[in-house]
Amino acid sequence: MTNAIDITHLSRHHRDATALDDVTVSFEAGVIHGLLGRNGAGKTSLMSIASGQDWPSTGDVRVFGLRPHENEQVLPRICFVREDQRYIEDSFARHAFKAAAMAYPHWDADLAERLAEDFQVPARTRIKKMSRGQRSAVAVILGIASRADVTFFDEPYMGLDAVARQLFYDRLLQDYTEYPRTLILSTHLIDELAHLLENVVVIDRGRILLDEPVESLRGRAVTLVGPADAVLSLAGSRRVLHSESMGRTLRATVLRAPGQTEDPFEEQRARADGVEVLPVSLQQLIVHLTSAGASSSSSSSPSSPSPPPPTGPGPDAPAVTTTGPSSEVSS
Ligand SMILES: Nc1ncnc2c1ncn2[C@@H]1O[C@H](COP(=O)(O)OP(=O)(O)OP(=O)(O)O)[C@@H](O)[C@H]1O
Repeated sequence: MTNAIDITHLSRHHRDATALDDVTVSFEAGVIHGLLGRNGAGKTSLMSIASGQDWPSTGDVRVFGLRPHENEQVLPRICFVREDQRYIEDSFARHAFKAAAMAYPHWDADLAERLAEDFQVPARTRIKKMSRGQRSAVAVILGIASRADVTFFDEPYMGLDAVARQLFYDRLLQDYTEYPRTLILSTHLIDELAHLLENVVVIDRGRILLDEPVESLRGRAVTLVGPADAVLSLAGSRRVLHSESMGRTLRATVLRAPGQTEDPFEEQRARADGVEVLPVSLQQLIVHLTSAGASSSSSSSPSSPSPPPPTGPGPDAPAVTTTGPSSEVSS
């Protein structure tokens, strides 16, 4: 396993905020990573520093073993596109593409042209006069056609409509399959992107909350729905990330600790106890994990997720929501 990026004890302090707080994380080369987290979590700060566009307050960043800042050996291998991408004043898309051709050694001009047609980027409109979606299209084309060894997409696709976003996901995956490289994407539309991601790094208030292959993470989480006692018994020693009770029914999203073995008879036991075992989408999981992080004191263990008492309110009673523990970092 080769890492494209190694970040060690990285902090970034501003006068009024700590954007990154002692972050140590690596991004494996040749993998599509999702960098996920709530607003203000530190995603842009991390990408800006790893791409050499901002300086850390303390700590170290290496891209292919080299410090990226003002480093001509490594900067041409890094592309960082963001929603508020800056362009040369009064430029057209073709000027942005020409500049990219000079900056990125693997730039594919034909691909950029084809993508511009696919995304219907207007050739005769200055970028600053384009609609938000058209500007987003220019940014994602730069990100794909640069074919940089490490490409950061800091939500440039947020301006795209649903059809154009789908086109972006398809074209990116197609090109990545042909030209494997390291992609790091941040997004709040997690379920839309989930099928692309191989690894997720979750950042919360400047700290790494989780770093794990998507498949492993998905395999650790389930939602159990059924009679409260049976759900709690089935949850066993797993962490309850989130639970809601509706009358006597408890719905609990639970997470096995990394390395904790799966119960091969869970489905059978659940069926016998009248409990449904449902998959958890990546988005639900990240929402539960990061909203758990937001509630400082409410920590639920499987034995205390506020289930209704056996003589609890009727089926029309409002849902009770509890949130689980605050951090989950796996190796
Ligand atoms: N130049 C700056 N000056 C002061 N504070 C900053 C600066 N840049 C970032 N911050 C603060 O650092 C924290 C992390 O910001 P960052 O932009 O990295 O978050 P993010 O995860 O990208 O958020 P979003 O999803 O909303 O884009 C925020 O509290 C932000 O206000």
